Amino acid sequence: MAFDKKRKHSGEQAQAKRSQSKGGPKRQKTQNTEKHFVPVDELPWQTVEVPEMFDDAEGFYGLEEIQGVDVVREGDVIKFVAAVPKGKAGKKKDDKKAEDQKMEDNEDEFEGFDDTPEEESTPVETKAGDQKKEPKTKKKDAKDQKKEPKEAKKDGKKDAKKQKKPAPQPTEDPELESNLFTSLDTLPDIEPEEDVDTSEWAPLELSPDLVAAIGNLRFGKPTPIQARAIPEIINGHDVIGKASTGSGKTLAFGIPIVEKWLAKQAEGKEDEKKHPIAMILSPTRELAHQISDHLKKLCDGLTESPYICSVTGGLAIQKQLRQLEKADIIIGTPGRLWEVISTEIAVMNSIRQIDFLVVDEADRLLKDGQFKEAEDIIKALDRTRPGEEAEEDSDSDEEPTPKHNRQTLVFSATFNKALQQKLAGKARYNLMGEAESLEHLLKKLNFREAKPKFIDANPVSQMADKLKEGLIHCGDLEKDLYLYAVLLLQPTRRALVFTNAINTVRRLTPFLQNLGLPAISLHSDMEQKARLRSLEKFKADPPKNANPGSSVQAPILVATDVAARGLDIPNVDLVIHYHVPRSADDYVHRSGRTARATQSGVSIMLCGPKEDIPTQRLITKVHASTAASSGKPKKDLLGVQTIDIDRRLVSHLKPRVTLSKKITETTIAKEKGAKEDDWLKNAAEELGIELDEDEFEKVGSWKGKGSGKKQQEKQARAVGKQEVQKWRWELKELLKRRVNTGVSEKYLNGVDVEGLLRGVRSEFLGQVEGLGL
Ligand SMILES: Nc1ncnc2c1ncn2[C@@H]1O[C@H](COP(=O)(O)OP(=O)(O)OP(=O)(O)O)[C@@H](O)[C@H]1O
Repeated sequence: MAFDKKRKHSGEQAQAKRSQSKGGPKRQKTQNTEKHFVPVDELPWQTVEVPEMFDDAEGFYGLEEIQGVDVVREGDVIKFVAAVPKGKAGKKKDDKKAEDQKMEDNEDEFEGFDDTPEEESTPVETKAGDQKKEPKTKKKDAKDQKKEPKEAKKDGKKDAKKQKKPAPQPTEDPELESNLFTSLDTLPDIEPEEDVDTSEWAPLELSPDLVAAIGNLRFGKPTPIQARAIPEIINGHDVIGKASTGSGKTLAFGIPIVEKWLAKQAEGKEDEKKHPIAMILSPTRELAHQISDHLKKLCDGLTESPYICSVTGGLAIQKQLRQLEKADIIIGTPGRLWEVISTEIAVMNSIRQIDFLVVDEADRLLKDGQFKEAEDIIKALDRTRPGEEAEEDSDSDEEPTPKHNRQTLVFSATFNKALQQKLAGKARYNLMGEAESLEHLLKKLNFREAKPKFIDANPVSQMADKLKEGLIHCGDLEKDLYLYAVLLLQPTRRALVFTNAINTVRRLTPFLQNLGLPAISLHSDMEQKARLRSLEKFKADPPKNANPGSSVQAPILVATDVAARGLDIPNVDLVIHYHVPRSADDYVHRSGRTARATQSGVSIMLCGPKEDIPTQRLITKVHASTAASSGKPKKDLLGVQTIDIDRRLVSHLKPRVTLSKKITETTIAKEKGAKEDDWLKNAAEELGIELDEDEFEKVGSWKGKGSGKKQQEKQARAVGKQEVQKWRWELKELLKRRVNTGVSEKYLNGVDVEGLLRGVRSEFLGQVEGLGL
């Protein structure tokens, strides 16, 4: 019986393995890795750590993992077989080594966030022939592993009954021993996962290896956009794909790219000079890393797999260049990609030979600051020789004559008027029809075909099928209160709160934290490392609560629209729009962070009186086509339910919210004040001026716009430390106290939140049956 607790490699590990087999830098030290019996205390347990990029995060709650250990029963004795170097001490001694190894393994995969050049490592090349051998063994092993669970299930059931508790062996961690080994016979039988039936992929005529890899992801059938886009791409067409959020667009272009790569490998062209097969442009760094991870996961199940690399800001340029040199699939943000490839002729020449150019989230990418760089990249791809300009002028109205052989694939959930205006380079109110906008897209992207295939998998609604939408009307100054109420009453729902401003994220996060909720920030003004760490924290499961009676609150991410596009975070159940989104498209993308793939989710907008009209417009626009197809009047807020809040209960929460707001605002004002003081002092120093206290007070004070806020901040700064401490104490006491709902007596925090939720959830939120709240 094979005991492999963590059955799959993480993307990074697998990628590291792959790149090694493909002649990447040598990362594994030669050791005696033959399998042999290993005493239980020498098993190579590894602490599960957050990836290297989050090195100052706190790890995954002390969890440990082990891989590649076979459990062998000899009579009544259980033995463990593993490839641990003979004579090595137990896990603790191995930890350091494992860490070193991990660092080496990760060396090529994630390479730090600063751009300072690092010492060059000496790559050790292996022959192409070697590359092929290794994966074959891997496949065989994988097959064997697949078979094993079935046999194990048959034999294991018999054995489990007979099996006696193995003689306890000394371990360094008694808890581990008692939990995992001494009680083997008390463990429930683990049913091996059934193989997924992939027959519904057959019409797409993918190679068996790729279908098996898709099966490993447990995707039984293609999503509608995959079913329609994949054959067109495989048949060599340019494709513009539109499908609702969370509907699998990444694999709609990812699968054909990998399929083509496999076909090229099969043709045996590995002797030819290597060049990448695809370049994927993404609007945000997080999305680029996510696409890369998604494709790596797909490729994990392949015999041979392409080298995938992401090129985004915040990573070391020199190392990215080295990665680009061996990349098969490149995923990047336009700014950094342009920065890297525009300076390296060799890399540029190699990228010119790509078979696929993918523009993901095209409507977002082709606007704002990114548009120019995306255009530069596309133009550079079409130059025939280094330094030679492309013949066609992309701004001219004449049809471009493509000189390339690549397919262009463009995907998004929304192709909106803003994109049309942008592509047209026209004034704001000079809108165009769909046909014209596609023509412009065609011109800019220099499609290979005169008419790329336009596939709209969801022509009626842009919203995910299982998304429920709600609306809460409240006063402008009551948003914090209602936000708290909704979050408090949905403690098990992983929630994403969207705001329109970075400052609101900065304020809401501590505001919710003061109220005991696990809020995390994400906005574009944060360092890249902190951004990734926030996402990682948000993705992590909530810690097991030591106190069984109390509620475990799922994490809450408070973010700007930097998190609105493309991010595929598992199990986000609730999206709250603290500010009404600026556009219908933003609403679609924000709401699309929940109800992804086969899951359901809820999106709730908090709407102040001033936002009423824009909100109605926005919803009408989003649901216009649904309204048209159902024959109902447009003015109905179709599909969006108004949530009637029981104001009696909300009023009970008010004192806590008021205190938390005061604490937060005072703290922020003090921090801001300290920074401003520093700035003023520095400026005065620079100018050689000496400011006395009175002058210091006067500087920066004015009577114009914003002076009221300034005054408030000034007052907040004047609040003493002791006063703030008093508020904190009062809040703590309030948080301990029960809240009478006015309907029946229930607890609202610490003591019995879940009981409360079972009892009054629908009363509290009024008529919201359709939302499942
Ligand atoms: N055939 C499939 N069956 C089931 N799940 C799938 C399938 N293909 C992809 N998925 C899963 O669906 C989720 C959403 O996929 P993806 O991120 O590609 O969506 P998307 O359409 O690009 O969304 P967005 O518009 O928000 O970017 C992912 O978790 C992915 O693993």
